[in-house]
Amino acid sequence: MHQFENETKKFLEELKNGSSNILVAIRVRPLNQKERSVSEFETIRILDGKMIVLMDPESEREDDLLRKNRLKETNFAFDFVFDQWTPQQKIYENTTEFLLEGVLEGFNTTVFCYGATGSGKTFTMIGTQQETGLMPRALQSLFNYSESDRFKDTQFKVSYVEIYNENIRDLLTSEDKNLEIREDKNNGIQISGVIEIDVKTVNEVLSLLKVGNRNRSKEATDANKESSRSHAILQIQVECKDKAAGLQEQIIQSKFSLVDLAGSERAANTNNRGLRMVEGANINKSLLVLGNCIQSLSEANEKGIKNPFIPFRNSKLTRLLKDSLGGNCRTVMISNVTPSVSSFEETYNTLVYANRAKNIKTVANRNVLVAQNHISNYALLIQNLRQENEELKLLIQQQQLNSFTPQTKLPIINQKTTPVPQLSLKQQVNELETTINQNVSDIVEAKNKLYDLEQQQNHYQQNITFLQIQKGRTQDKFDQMKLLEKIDNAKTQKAIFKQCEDDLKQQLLEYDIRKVDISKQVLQIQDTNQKNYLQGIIKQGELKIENVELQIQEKRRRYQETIQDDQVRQLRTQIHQQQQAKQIQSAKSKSSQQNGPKKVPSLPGVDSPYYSITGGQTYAVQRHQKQKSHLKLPPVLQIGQLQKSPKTQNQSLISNPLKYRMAQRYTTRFNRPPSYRPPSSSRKSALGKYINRSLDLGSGRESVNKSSGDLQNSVSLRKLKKLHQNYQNQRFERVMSGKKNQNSMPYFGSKILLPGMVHKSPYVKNFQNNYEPIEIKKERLKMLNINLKAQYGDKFLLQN
Ligand SMILES: Nc1ncnc2c1ncn2[C@@H]1O[C@H](COP(=O)(O)OP(=O)(O)OP(=O)(O)O)[C@@H](O)[C@H]1O
Repeated sequence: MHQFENETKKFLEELKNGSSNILVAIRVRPLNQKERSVSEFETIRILDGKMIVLMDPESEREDDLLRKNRLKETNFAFDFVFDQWTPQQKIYENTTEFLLEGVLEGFNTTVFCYGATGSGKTFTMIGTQQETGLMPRALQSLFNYSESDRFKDTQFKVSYVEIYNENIRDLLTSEDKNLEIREDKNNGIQISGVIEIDVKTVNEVLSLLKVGNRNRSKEATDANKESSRSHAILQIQVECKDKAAGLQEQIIQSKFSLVDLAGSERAANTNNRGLRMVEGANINKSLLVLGNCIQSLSEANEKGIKNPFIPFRNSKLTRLLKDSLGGNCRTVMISNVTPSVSSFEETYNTLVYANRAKNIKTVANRNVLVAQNHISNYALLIQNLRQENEELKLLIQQQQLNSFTPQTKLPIINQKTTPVPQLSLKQQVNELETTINQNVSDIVEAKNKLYDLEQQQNHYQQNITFLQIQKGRTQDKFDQMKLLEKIDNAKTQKAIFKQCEDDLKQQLLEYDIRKVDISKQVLQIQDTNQKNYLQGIIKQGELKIENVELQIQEKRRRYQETIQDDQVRQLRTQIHQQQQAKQIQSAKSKSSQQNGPKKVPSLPGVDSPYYSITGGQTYAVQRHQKQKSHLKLPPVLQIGQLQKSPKTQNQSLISNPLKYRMAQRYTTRFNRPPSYRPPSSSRKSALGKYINRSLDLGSGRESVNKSSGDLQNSVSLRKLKKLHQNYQNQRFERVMSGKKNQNSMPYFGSKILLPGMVHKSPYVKNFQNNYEPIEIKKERLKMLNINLKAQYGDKFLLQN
């Protein structure tokens, strides 16, 4: 715990210094009345205020292909995880308060809430009358700070806008006008035409917040009674003169943004139709782009890619948040989740996004303008002016002197031979050279990006095809709906990349036009040497572009090859599987056509029970007795054998009890049939060591101490397994091919199903051995016993 606190402190210090990743906090909201009435348990557990454990409520569903490989529990770690009972004040202190001083020191700061609809974003950002959220608390503190001597004369300008259906609307006016975004090198992202109101007191800004919230687009949906249908962005532009900076006066400018996003929602969950659905689609689209930006930024940070392509321009929201995510800004992301079972999917997605956002790094710099008009600089300024004044006076005097000399004396020829035109040619050539090179590198970059975009689209197309196949296979309506949703998402993603591709193609056209312009300008140059030089550079550029195109073609070809290879591999396995299935089918039909008892392969692991014949008496007969090396008992004489053998032979068999044993009545543990295996602790291996487990090879036994890893016999475990497998396969084939086994008796593992009996195992339901009925057999036994009695007395009587 102590270690955690230290780590957190260190992280917050780094964040304050502007060199750290985004702070990501999770807030879990309590279950509401409706959820409490249906939810059996909460899907979230929080450990140490840092770890969150998400439990899949449906991980047990075996029929669900999508969940087949999913873990029951997923763990995530974040900078802070706030539980259901965390008060607003604590959330404010841990996520926002410590950054406010930094805002007045010139650091751009953004706090935004992310999460599914109804997960508590607005509650966190705006709050209620009793429990005010981050926005009013932060504004209050900001004004309190500004009252200190250091930040006196701070000016605040407030703007409050919403992005609704991809349009930016001003919330501080009732006028319904769409605003545009402008990107400025010095001031970063700006909304042109937005109303910025100078505020002097906290009450003023709070009342503006109220006005804005009233104007905000809200509607009731199934998921939330008061669902925000737009992304709301409250921005405070701070300009302050820092008195602590000594003689040089510093003007500090910064932006403090508080963003309440609209909730991501599943059409299936909200039952939205018509306008609500269009809103939902737009909300989801911008959040999807936000997710893509987060993913790209996080990947770029992980892989150390410089100047990565981030699709900020694909939505208004991401354009506005560009600085907050990838630029000069300290950023806090609060992800809101609900622990209800019905929102499991949304909670999972939110946590995955939040987890990715942890990797994003921003570099926040102080935005300080040094004002050079302080009193200490006036002396220098005046001195410079004086010097300039003196120089000017001197110049005027000289001109007055010159005015007495005739103008014609001026060397006209000098004017003509001035190197100005030559210099301008050189400048022109230099300029053209830079433009040509710039254009070439722009084209190369665009071509590479185009290829990347094409790949992304291919990737999503493959995804779509895979999901469509899955959808075709599943019968479950719920699963189908989920798959459909995934397909839609993949299609939207693909469409976004397509849009980017089109934009880039348009830009490429512009580069081509520029190329033609440059060539024209080069042709107009009089100096042949310079012209040739520039034309050489153009040629070089064209070769470079050609080279890149060839590389891309090669990449494309290799990609196609891998796809084709994959397809061929898939086809091959499919054909192989079909052939195998056919073989099995034909073998089965062959064996079912045979007369006599149905042959069933031995089922490893199915421990067939003993079978009761009549009167509760139980028999068991052991097969392949001779081969069981470690059981030194003589083999059991089969009843079938007795019946088939002529009488004399039977007598000789029976007369040698050491060679053959008869099936015995199973009463105590001393006269159990040989199939009985003593407990492993008392069993010895061939090497005389006690063993824990043994591997039954069917023919003889090889024992391996699995738990200690010791090989008890001199055969390796792998070899034993292989032998066992081969043996099983042989048995299976023998049965399938209809070859009769030794006794023509169906067998299950090591036991034989006696005639007339039904197998009890669920694996071989309703299987009946239709051999001679037991009553007839009993009669024969009776007769046999009469004969035996006549010859040997009671000594070798057969029991039934
Ligand atoms: N931490 C919390 N404690 C108590 N109630 C909460 C909490 N979080 C959310 N709620 C309640 O849950 C409901 C939905 O919350 P809220 O409107 O903030 O969700 P939202 O994420 O903003 O949804 P949307 O995206 O649809 O606007 C509200 O009635 C709110 O009061």
